[in-house]
Amino acid sequence: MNADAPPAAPLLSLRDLTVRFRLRHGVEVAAVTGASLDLAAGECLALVGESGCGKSVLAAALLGLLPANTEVTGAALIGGVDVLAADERTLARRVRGRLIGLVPQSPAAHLNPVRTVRSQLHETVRELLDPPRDRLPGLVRQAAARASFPADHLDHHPHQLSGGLAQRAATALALVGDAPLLLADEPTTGLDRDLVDATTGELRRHADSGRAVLIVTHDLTAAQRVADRVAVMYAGRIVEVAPAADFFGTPGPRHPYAHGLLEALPTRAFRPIPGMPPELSRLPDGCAFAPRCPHATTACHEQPPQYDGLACHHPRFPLPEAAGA
Ligand SMILES: Nc1ncnc2c1ncn2[C@@H]1O[C@H](COP(=O)(O)OP(=O)(O)OP(=O)(O)O)[C@@H](O)[C@H]1O
Ligand code: NI
Repeated sequence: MNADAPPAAPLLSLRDLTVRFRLRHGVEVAAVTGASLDLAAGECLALVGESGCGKSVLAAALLGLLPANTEVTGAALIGGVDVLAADERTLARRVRGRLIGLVPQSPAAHLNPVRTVRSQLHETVRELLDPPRDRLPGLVRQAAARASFPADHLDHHPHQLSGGLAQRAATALALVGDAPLLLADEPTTGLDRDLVDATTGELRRHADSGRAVLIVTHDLTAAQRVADRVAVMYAGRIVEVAPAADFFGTPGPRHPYAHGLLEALPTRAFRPIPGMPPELSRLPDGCAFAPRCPHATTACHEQPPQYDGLACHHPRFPLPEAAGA
């Protein structure tokens, strides 16, 4: 079924998500700070940024999968439920798999090591779809096929699968509930080109059928192929949100960090951004990118305001007309 006209109200509305890990000796890790995003039905948004910038933590927060020493504030509305405020029972019964499907970053860690793929799919199909008994085997085969998981490997255990097959098994499990929001955390990491194409194709189809897909990745090439919009994260903050066509094409990114990320690609200037991201337990007061930014001024000693999908004191150019908000 195709939903050509996405509803006006966003499918996911994330407001001011802040995540703090409290460690021993008073150390606090500022993993995510003030992240806001809207995601419409039919839309695929890629959340990109260097390793450790908070992408997976943002995704895990939506599913209530963070450890107990974590402080999470903000709101994330999906299907009328604020998933950040939901208790464990609500998360288990209404959110995970039903409102939000997850393709995890490390499928091997999420699959049950002592059970075959068939038995795990069987359980998930029964739990989420509750079909008549005689339809179960067919639905399990169908679920596997949707993620290009080969039927002749259904009776294998996770340790007998290659990384790529484990990824497809995890994707198959994530797709079963046809959740309105699918989170895919590094779904293309470690896959060869054909599988990258198959996986991004499946995610795109999922969005095109009227659902929303949030893909977390540092693979900008995969992001370009699949995403309608791009959100760039740096040191726990979303610093730019832009339509993918503007971002990867003309006029390009507006934030100097986002520009640097693209310029670092082998297919572009192949020039890495000098320096390292800051430690999230010792963030500066002002713009966290300033120490690496060629355009930084004294204004950058303060946090830049969030405006027009951008957080920067000196964007590379003003917002192009008619760019999506
Ligand atoms: N349970 C935890 N306790 C303390 N710190 C954590 C915990 N989980 C994640 N972090 C820290 O939070 C920060 C963000 O981690 P996250 O996994 O979200 O990064 P990422 O952007 O997904 O990176 P990658 O691309 O490598 O997956 C990192 O500094 C990480 O060390
Ligand atoms: Ni991650």
